[in-house]
Amino acid sequence: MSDILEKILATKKAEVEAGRQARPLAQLEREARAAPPPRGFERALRARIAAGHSAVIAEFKRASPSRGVLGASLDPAEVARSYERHGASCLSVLTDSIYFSGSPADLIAARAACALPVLRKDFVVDPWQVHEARAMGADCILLIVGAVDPPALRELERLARSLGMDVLVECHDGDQLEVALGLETSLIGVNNRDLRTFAVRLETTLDLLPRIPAARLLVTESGIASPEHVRRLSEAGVRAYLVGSAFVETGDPGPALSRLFSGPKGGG
Ligand SMILES: O=P(O)(O)OC[C@@H](O)[C@@H](O)c1c[nH]c2ccccc12
Repeated sequence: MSDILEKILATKKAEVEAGRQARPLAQLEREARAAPPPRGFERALRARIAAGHSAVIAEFKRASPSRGVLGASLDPAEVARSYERHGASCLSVLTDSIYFSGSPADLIAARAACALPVLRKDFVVDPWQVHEARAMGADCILLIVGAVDPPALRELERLARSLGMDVLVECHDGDQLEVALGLETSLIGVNNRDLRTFAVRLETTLDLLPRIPAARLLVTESGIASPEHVRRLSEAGVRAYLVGSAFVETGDPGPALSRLFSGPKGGG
């Protein structure tokens, strides 16, 4: 297969093998023990929603394979503080370097600059990366159903939770949603972007929403770019949003967050 997800996963597996040589598991475990304790990621989202607002996971993203360069020179600490001031509940930081121009250093800098819980946004395919996530201070990891088989997903989830992190499990269609619901985590991400074609459809979220039990929290991901998008999703009952491009491409991400979520159910 030659789609972009397959390509990213092949690169990622090679990267993990190299990482394992440079930083063996025992070393990562020591680093993880010395890392700052996890901040409750799900707790922050639920608290904001309980207060009657939408909860926004604001993403630090320099570039992407689908959109090219979005904000190469952005400073992660400044952006993190600005997102926090403008009402974000949590941060998401891309740590993949080859396809997204991100890095663990971006996550570390962003997290140190604010009090928000931080999602490590990467393609996690191996337990080594879960330890690595905690070692860099991550409070939550992303697991992508389309990237790993269900037994491996369960193993990665258990490990993340044993290290005190939350898990956002990402799906893109009904079959993947069934797999996601088979995990323990209540954070169900629905990616509106097809990682194989880059096509974005907000209907992905609207179609899957009725199939998500009330105890789970749907996080709509990708392609949310206008107050009209937020209004449509909010009217359908969506309360949690993961947004990157629409914020960073303005060059001033925090105020862009305020503008996107300024309605009655706004993030602030
Ligand atoms: O920049 P957008 O369209 O607002 O999307 C943010 C986020 O959903 C997107 O970055 C994303 C969702 N799932 C991913 C998996 C890997 C890398 C990136 C992603």
